Amino acid sequence: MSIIVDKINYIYEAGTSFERHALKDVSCVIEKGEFIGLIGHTGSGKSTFIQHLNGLNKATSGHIYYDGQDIYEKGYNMKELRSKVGLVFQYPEHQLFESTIFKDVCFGPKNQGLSKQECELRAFESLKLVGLDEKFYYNSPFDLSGGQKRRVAIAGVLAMKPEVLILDEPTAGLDPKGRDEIFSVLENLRKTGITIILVSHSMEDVATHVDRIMVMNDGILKYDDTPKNVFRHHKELEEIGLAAPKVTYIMNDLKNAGFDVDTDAITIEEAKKSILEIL
Ligand SMILES: Nc1ncnc2c1ncn2[C@@H]1O[C@H](COP(=O)(O)OP(=O)(O)OP(=O)(O)O)[C@@H](O)[C@H]1O
Repeated sequence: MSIIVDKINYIYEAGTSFERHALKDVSCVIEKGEFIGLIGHTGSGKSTFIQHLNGLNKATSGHIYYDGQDIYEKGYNMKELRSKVGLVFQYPEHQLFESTIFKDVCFGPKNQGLSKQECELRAFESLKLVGLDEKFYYNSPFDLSGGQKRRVAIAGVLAMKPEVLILDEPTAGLDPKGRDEIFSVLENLRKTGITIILVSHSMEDVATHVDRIMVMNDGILKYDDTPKNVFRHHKELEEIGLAAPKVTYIMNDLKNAGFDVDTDAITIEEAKKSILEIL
């Protein structure tokens, strides 16, 4: 699996007084198994960008290649692309509607025309992947906690066996327990080799999990690098209303105060190790 995004632009309401240039010459390459955090403040273009990756939006100009094939070429199978690139929308629990959790997770594969047996097998596999206890499978999804509902919604997308899983703000509105549940699911999923793109407002949330951070600002892909390399730009990030993890600031303050600490530390563990080394 690979996705090549080549200089895409997207303009909402082109030619009207509401025209909005939401993506500006965005280019990147996404490879199998990557765990990417897509960060930016409200209105920076994150949702618009991810909706291009599974063909929900068509770029005004530029190209996207999935496994080397131009998805805008005449005759390209968009339906298949949508099953390969699974999208978990914001507040996905609003789309749970079946009477039981199990039926809800079966809905996607059923829609793909798979046999009842295959749908049920996939539902079991994906509910297992998101770590939901079997005792809940035949309960109503509405009896679950916020974190559990989100996990069911993620299982619903996983049941379609996507190669890429995109999650738009999957922890929004959850309490810390629910947030930890989601990150532990994502950590388990990454071991399966699936490519994960996590959209978030919060550097703190993604910093310790992802391998790569893409920062969007006003429709431009401003940074696309490892978390450490991105956080080296913490001053520029602040200028666009974002912040590096708190640890980055603490380590920089210590450095400025004359201590020889690792200013690239982005987890509490790395910071502790670096501080202990100088004591
Ligand atoms: N349907 C639409 N019609 C017109 N403009 C839109 C539409 N959807 C988004 N926009 C505009 O395009 C820009 C990018 O929006 P987008 O939703 O992609 O940003 P975002 O980073 O996902 O924001 P959020 O974090 O709030 O979801 C914004 O200026 C937004 O107002």
